[in-house]
Amino acid sequence: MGNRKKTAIIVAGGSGSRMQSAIPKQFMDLAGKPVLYHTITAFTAAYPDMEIVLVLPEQHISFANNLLQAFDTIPAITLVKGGETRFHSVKNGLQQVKGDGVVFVHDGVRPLVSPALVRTCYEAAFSHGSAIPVIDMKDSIREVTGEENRAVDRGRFRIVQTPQTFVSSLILPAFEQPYDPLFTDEATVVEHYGHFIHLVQGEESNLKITKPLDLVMAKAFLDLRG
Ligand SMILES: Nc1ccn([C@@H]2O[C@H](COP(=O)(O)OP(=O)(O)OP(=O)(O)O)[C@@H](O)[C@H]2O)c(=O)n1
Ligand SMILES: C[C@](O)(CO)[C@H](O)COP(=O)(O)O
Repeated sequence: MGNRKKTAIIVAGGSGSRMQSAIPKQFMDLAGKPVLYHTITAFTAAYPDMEIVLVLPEQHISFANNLLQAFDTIPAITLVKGGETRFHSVKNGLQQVKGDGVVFVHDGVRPLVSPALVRTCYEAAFSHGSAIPVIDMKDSIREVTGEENRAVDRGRFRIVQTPQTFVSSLILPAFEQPYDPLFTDEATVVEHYGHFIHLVQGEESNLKITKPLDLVMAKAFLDLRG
């Protein structure tokens, strides 16, 4: 597989309102290290030449010092301030991407992503232009419309994860489009720009720390992994 320039944009510019914690969840302790330490380490472990762009809330840029102290060898990280929505945070991060290469956009609060999944996404994006990890649904689902609801076939749906990975020539122009509230991830932006989205198998363990129970589950997973 070719060796293109690789940039991981780790988006951690949110406030974590659903976590209801004193400090944003991306800086909280997970098995003795900040959540973001685990996330960044997965990317540098996947590829030592990975460039890291870390998007942080403007009012919490100072937390970066604590974060960097968690590393034995501090990786080269470019810090960027976050925007009003995830889309705007990603757009700020993309300004650091120069020239051709592969761009990963990953939620800072998905610290359990494996280096193997990062490599799978790189190789698939290299071949197909994009790579979006997805997993099957385990629960039954219903579509609710006002007072009505009906069962739908869960086999037709997938749960979408990150890292959402693209060749730079695809994601950079897509993010020049005006913001639309339906842009909940990068795949929606690139699809709206007119490109097919290539799916790859994600990981059950690649959970997004959104609510307090997610942090408990992430810790249990790391304890099991040892
Ligand atoms: N303006 C924003 C909003 C979100 N994010 C990032 O996007 C990822 C996924 O978002 P989410 O889990 O919703 O995080 P928050 O927006 O922080 O949480 P909440 O919605 O509960 O406030 C997180 O790593 C978050 O920091 C971001 O970089 N910039
Ligand atoms: C990008 C994402 O993690 C894919 O599942 C998700 O869309 C982020 O959603 P959030 O509401 O911003 O947490």
